[in-house]
Amino acid sequence: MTPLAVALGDPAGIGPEIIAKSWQERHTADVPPFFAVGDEGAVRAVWDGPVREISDPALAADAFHDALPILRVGAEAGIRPGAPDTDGARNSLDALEMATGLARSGAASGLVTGPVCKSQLYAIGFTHAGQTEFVAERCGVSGDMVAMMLVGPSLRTVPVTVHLPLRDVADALTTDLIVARGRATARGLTRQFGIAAPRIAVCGLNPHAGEDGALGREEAEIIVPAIERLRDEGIDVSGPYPADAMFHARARARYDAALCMYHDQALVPLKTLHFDEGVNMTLGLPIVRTSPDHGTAFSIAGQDVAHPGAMIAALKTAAACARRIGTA
Ligand SMILES: NC(=O)C1=CN([C@@H]2O[C@H](COP(=O)(O)OP(=O)(O)OC[C@H]3O[C@@H](n4cnc5c(N)ncnc54)[C@H](O)[C@@H]3O)[C@@H](O)[C@H]2O)C=CC1
Ligand SMILES: NCC(=O)COP(=O)(O)O
Repeated sequence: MTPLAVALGDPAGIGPEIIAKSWQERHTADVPPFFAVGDEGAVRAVWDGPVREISDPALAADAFHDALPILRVGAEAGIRPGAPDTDGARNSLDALEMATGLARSGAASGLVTGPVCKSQLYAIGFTHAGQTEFVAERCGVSGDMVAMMLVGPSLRTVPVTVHLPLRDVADALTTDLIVARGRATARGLTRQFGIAAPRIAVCGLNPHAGEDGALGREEAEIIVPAIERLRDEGIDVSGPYPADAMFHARARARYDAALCMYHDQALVPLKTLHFDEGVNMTLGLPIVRTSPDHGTAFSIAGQDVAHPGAMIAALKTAAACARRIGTA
């Protein structure tokens, strides 16, 4: 298959290490071919395995057999694992831009992104909430039309609102936004996962899904109308359910994805069940984009203790989806 492009993420985080470890496990974990995009120095600072700089993505497939191929983007002097700075944030953004372009052009079969530091990106003027919205814009898709899906072996969740303060969540929830995320979720489950008639279960926002209005009106006024509209479009949607009873094993067996109202409602169950194999993927794009579910983990960077499982799962999920949608 055409290799995947993997943006290194923040050079001071654990991205370079887990990407190198994923290459190391390419045979034992059946990792698909990929090349890294970013600063070679960030990998060399934490790993003494073979690295090969490539000048063209077309050289990646051959190079992958005996070395970690890297398409160099920028060069940061004196990378210190665990010590992020704005130069590193710029480098992570340049690598993301390059890797996104390669996936869009077809030079890579899909995009996998290493973890970035959002506060450092905001400090250099990054105006998107995260990589999801940045990649969507580069693909010409509005941020509201894509969905962030967290994927693990026994659970998929989609947050309707994502990176905003909890106190702003209720105001940001609209019927239109829930419908847009629900549509992107249903289409993504069919297109990228091959589920012909996906079942979507919708969480309430409030305790006990509002207790008939006594504990909040968002269910009746915003969420139920969204469910009705999605049903009218022929999508198999149920709920709203009390979120506290949505994630035990019997409940999980009843749906293909849970549509959650805010970030932690979606990410806490996923990371609790599947931290070392959790994948964050963006649905609704013309390209495949995945990422490990975790962040930069600066406090352990450079110590050779970072677990590569979620990055390996992100690579394998991206390859499987690329085969399904025909970009492989
Ligand atoms: N996809 C992305 O680019 C993401 C980026 N972030 C960014 O990462 C930064 C740190 O965020 P946190 O909330 O602290 O989350 P984090 O995931 O970086 O760390 C949370 C805890 O998990 C541990 N951990 C994370 N990944 C690990 C791995 N592969 N192996 C072993 N232990 C691991 C860390 O050491 C820490 O104890 C923030 O700037 C945030 O914006 C956070 C989540 C996703
Ligand atoms: N908590 C998930 C996360 O931060 C991932 O965001 P993104 O950068 O992939 O949009």
